[in-house]
Amino acid sequence: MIKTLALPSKPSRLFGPNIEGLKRGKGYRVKMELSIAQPDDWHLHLRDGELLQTVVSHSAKQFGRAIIMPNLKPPVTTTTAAVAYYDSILKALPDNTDFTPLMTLYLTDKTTPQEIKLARESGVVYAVKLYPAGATTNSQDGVTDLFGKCVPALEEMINQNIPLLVHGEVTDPKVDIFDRERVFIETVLKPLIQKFPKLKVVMEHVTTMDAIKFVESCEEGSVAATVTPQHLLLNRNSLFQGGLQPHNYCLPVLKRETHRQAIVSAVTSGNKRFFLGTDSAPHERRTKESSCGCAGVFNAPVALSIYAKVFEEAGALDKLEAFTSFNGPDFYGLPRNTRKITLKKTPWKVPESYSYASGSIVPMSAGESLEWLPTFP
Ligand SMILES: NC(=O)N[C@@H](CC(=O)O)C(=O)O
Ligand SMILES: [Zn+2]
Ligand SMILES: [Zn+2]
Repeated sequence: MIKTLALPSKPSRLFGPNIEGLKRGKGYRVKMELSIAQPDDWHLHLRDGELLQTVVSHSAKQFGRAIIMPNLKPPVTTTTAAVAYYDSILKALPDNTDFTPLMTLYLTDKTTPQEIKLARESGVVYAVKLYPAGATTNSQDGVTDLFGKCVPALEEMINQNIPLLVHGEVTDPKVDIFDRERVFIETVLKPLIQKFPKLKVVMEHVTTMDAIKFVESCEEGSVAATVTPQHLLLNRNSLFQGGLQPHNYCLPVLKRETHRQAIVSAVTSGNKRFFLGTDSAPHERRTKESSCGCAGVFNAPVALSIYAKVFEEAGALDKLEAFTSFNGPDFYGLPRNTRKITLKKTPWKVPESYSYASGSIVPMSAGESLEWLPTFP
């Protein structure tokens, strides 16, 4: 719901003459507020140890639930490991936070149908993640034989109605890095869906018009996609603007402007196949600002402000809530959140970095001014 409060133009004591977030209209100053059902994050990296402790509150205070990625070192390949990780996330939460981590298993060539059954029985595992081996951060132990060794696990996922979440890029070094998503769709995803039409699939962090077209062509409720703030806001120029920009480097890598526009059109059209997945992926500053920098953008503190900005610029604020708060739970067959949050059109400055005992992390849009500040009842 968009609330536009029309206030008398005369400066009042209550709001003051230069109150942030007021727009001056014809004799009125207009304050914009957006009240939406609490969003969930359907693709999140929380890491472990000190990093988990540092980042978890940023997500936990804004989102009701989040799908937690399993690409730890070592990866979360068993239900036992997923339950232990779930417990450590709950322990790291600040007091009085109502946040539910939805755990995932890291698919390998060795994942057994029995492990999939255990995952379902655990009540804490909601999905299985496919990383093609070598495609992205901590994917070394990922899948090398999807259509062979993984078949029994995939069949059991269909039986148990557990979705497969996909990092959709081929790893063949001969394929240009900007084409890896498109080639993955042709050579892996299309055959996968043909072979297993009953498998629920989420194509994570889509970055190309090819991915948009593909997801739109699939059956609603069967194939969906998550979309990150960076792939909605930035194109590949942002990697090189005034010099190399390591904090905008993630995988799949940012694409050209025409792809960004296709993603914006898709999510702002109200299509239920697309939903919020930040892919917030913190890396210690030194490992990003390095001669061989890690892939991943830490966007948890700014994600909601950026999604709202993109929808506002597309004239589609009325479609924001479905994207942030309805389409995800509807796809996963989970109830929508009943709590509300408010986004206020108030300028706020993104911190330059977040420090912890042994390092710091630089967020997306560090040092910039954003609007649509999330506030909580
Ligand atoms: N997106 C990224 O660039 N990095 C993610 C992994 C992933 O989601 O592919 C990470 O874990 O750092
Ligand atoms: Zn990925
Ligand atoms: Zn990710």
